[in-house]
Amino acid sequence: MKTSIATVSISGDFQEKLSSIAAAGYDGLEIFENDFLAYDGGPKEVGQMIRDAGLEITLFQPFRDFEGMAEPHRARAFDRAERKFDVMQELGTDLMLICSNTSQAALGGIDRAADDLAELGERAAKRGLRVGYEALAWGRHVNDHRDAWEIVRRVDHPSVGLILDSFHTLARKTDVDTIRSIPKDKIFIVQLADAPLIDMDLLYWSRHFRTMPGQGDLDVTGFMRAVAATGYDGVLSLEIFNDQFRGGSPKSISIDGRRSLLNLMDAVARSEPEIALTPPAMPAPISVSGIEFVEFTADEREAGELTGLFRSLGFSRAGRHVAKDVEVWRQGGINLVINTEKEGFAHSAYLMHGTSVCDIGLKVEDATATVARARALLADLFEQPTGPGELKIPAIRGVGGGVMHFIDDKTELSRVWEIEFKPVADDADAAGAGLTRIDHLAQTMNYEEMLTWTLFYTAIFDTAKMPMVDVIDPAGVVRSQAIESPDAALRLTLNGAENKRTLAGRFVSESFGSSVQHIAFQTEDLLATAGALVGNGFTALEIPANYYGDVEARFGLDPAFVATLRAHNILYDRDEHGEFFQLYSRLYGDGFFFEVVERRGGYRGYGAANAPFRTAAQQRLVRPKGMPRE
Ligand SMILES: O=C(O)c1ccc(O)c(O)c1
Ligand SMILES: [Mg+2]
Repeated sequence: MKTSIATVSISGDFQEKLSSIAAAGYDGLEIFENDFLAYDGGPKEVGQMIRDAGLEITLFQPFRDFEGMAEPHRARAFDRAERKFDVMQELGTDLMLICSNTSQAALGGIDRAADDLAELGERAAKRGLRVGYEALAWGRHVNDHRDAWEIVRRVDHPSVGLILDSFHTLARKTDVDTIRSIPKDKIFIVQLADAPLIDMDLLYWSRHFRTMPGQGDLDVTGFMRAVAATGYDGVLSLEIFNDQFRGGSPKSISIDGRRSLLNLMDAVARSEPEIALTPPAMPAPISVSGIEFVEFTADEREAGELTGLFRSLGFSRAGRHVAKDVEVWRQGGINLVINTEKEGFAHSAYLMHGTSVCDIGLKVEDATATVARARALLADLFEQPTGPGELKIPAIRGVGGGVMHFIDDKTELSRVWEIEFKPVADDADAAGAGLTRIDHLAQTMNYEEMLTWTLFYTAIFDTAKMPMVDVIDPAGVVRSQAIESPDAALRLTLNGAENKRTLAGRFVSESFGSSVQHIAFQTEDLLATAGALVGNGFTALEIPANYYGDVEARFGLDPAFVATLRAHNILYDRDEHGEFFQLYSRLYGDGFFFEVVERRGGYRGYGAANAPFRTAAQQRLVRPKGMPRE
């Protein structure tokens, strides 16, 4: 399986694009002509640079407004093409993309277009070159791959083929199964892109909002299954026009792209087994059965504050590590680990980010297989020397530099708490507050990094994205993307901050990087839990009276019931499945907090309707009344 990416997909100058594409392990790149024109090196030099980087030039593109022109435009178009053929020969590449004509001057007619392409094919063949014809979704006369294919079929020339681009086909909702009957040898290259579903002009959507496959909402897998069913075994090339990527990190966007192709082809090979393309073998998407632990790094003083907060939430100290300054605090099925070691990964995370979550432990069926899939999808392995009495727990690096460990029931990993920790007697029989499990982890990052995280989680684990929601913070918008496993055993919310003044943005900037900003615990009875928390000295985030007036009116709730919610600062929501109750802690450190939720009757969401009021209440804590904004 050969992978490629268009230079337009990556930020930076030509050299930066080239080195990040090579480092991410692609076989080749498409030269997007403007990237070449903007570079101050001749075509021979550029061709050599690309080959020296170990890459091939899979395509030279785009050549515009070619077919269906009346004279004198027609002759001009051929002259232009010959000039580009010269450049291609110097670059050392043989395939040019002709995108369907968008000019008002273009004349329609399948045979007219076929005649033009036949003549171009003849001219290309004389130089050992080939041309591929692509239907742009907004082409003047040709805007559907079926018409482009009909033209190429009529041309019937070995140097003229079809170029398929998932965006153009899927954006117009063209039936992808029409691809299955195209002879594979007539498909010269396949371009892949996804996009979020937004109702807008096709050209604008395509030029600004494309994403890597799997990061958007289009059925790129269905498209690619149809392509694979033809027996196509040529190059798969990403062509991503995206405003964010143009300003993003060349390295991480390049890796995201390769990860998306590997993940896409893994899914295609599983659902369409009779294919000629052979993606690397890897275990199937990993199903997660729960969050086994969340680990905090802290120094001793802050650890004391943090465990005070744990205690007020009804947690008790359940064990101390046999060899390290590490404790586990437990309630129900929740394990919170606190690490105050003076060396190792947790300590470097502390030096970098301060008190923060540095490690997440997931319960999976097979920890070794989990790491194997993650590695196949370009995640970095995490290893550090194991001390006496410690298990070697399989682990990887997450996107933000944090670590993820994997625990399974297959090996003695399932006994990690017994093996690595000695029980602590001091408060083993504390009553607790009814917290049963982790409902979700909320990770906060800069908005530009969000798609990287989304792809990371959805590619490795058997999870799906929920619709994105905007959370209005008094200082800006925070975009929130939930990712869930099919049975909701794993729920993550990714929160992308667009500026530094939002609660989320300040957290990212003050903790020097993205991390878990809040942990939501579940209880079966939030009113009972709230009562127990008060007894433990827990202080809930204060919610204004105005909110309760609205909730009462909006849902038609009983005033006495609303008064009880208000007395405990409990927020309320409802969906078609059931009801949702939420309570928040005050802020800790750089803006970290806890949430306690009760899902009644199968409520599916996260209380998005309440998020602006919760955020405003939290902002009041950090920005006392009358204080000017920074
Ligand atoms: O937006 C464009 O013009 C454009 C150009 C070349 C392509 O391959 C494409 O898919 C879009
Ligand atoms: Mg294209």
